[in-house]
Amino acid sequence: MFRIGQGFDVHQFVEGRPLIIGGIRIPYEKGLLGHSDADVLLHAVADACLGAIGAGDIGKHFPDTDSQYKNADSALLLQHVWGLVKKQGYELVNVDCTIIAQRPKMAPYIENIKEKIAQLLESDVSQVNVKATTTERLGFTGREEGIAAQAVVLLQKQ
Ligand SMILES: Nc1ccn([C@@H]2O[C@H](COP(=O)(O)O)[C@@H](O)[C@H]2O)c(=O)n1
Ligand SMILES: C[C@@]1(CO)OP(=O)(O)OP(=O)(O)OC[C@H]1O
Repeated sequence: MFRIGQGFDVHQFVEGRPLIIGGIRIPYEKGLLGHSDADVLLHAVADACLGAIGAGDIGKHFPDTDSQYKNADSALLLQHVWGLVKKQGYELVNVDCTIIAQRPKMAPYIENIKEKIAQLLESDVSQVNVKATTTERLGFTGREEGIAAQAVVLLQKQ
């Protein structure tokens, strides 16, 4: 039995916060605004996992009105979501992600991000793909107002 899920998230740039994408701290002049650490990529992966098992979204599981998630490490949120996936008896086939950012250049960090996601999903790095694209200076990402991320997850139950 296969199940597929997709996730999409956006966070706005702000001064004075660290930039954390895919669980990796990326040296940059701005960070992302959010109730949690605003890890836009791990949020998209978590939503894709929740979508695949028909379990809603991260806002339902980790409300942004709950102070326990203030500045939360999104890696811990994704670990919790992965626990729900495992509880339903699924394992990862593969996950494919896209970071949509005019800047910073993500290429130097992609391997580390893949390894982190593989670790969080208790899978091999060969099951994880992470891409980045600009939007050719168009739209809110092109104006460097924020970063968006998308993820598609395929799960399998033997
Ligand atoms: N933030 C980004 C955006 C893109 N890349 C890499 O550059 C390639 C070309 O991007 P285009 O938007 O011009 O297609 C892209 O395929 C990525 O490899 C990046 O590292 N960081
Ligand atoms: C992760 C949560 C919870 O801290 O907060 P944010 O960091 O604001 O992220 P978002 O993607 O807007 O939605 C889920 C939230 O409930």
